[in-house]
Amino acid sequence: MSQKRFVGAKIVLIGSSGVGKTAFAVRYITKRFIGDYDSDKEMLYTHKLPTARDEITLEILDTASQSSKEVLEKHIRWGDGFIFLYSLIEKASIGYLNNMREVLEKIKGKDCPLVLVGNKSDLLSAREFSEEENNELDQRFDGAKFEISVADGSQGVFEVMDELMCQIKREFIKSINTGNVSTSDNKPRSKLYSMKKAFKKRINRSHSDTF
Ligand SMILES: Nc1nc2c(ncn2[C@@H]2O[C@H](COP(=O)(O)OP(=O)(O)OP(=O)(O)O)[C@@H](O)[C@H]2O)c(=O)[nH]1
Repeated sequence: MSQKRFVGAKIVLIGSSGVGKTAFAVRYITKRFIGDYDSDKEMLYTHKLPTARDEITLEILDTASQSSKEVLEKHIRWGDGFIFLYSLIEKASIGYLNNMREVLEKIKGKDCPLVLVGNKSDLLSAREFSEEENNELDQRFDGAKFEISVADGSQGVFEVMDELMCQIKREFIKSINTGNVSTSDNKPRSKLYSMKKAFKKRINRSHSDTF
């Protein structure tokens, strides 16, 4: 029997310009907050995460909000899990995510690993969301939701990533049970597995030839 192992995940950061996507990725990987980054540039980061047995590889895609719909859809198809980032001090940034949520659901379905993150909580005095609006947001995004400050420290960023990784692993286990593995399962199949598969195909073909 071929052994299926969780070897990594592809994570996509989505949000409008200036919400802190690059700051989030850089904080997670380096534990640092640098402050100013090249604006609206798409970047792919690779990060090795040690586990009890060995390590897993995370690929983190920092998308550019100016990308075309086709490019963003391609990124969504590529990803295993998604971080939807908005700024707590910019209402318009949640509107962008409402649109992206629809696209995500259309492509990946309702149960896709997703965490909603409100960033820049250190600027609370400039907060744009009322309590009522926050409740509305809770109802619209009924999954995991965090409010963090990437600038203030690494803790929030790690909590978000832990939550997302749990969801991705849950999906991976589900897909193993249903025989539909896709989550970065790039391990080569065993020879025996390939032979079994080819053999099965042959039987099916000769079976359909008969009728
Ligand atoms: N005060 C504060 N500023 C932050 C925080 N996170 C990011 N910023 C700042 O917000 C600005 C935009 O951050 P980026 O990480 O470049 O945002 P982005 O979403 O990657 O933006 P684009 O590349 O234009 O898509 C930068 O000046 C960051 O220093 C935060 O938690 N608090």
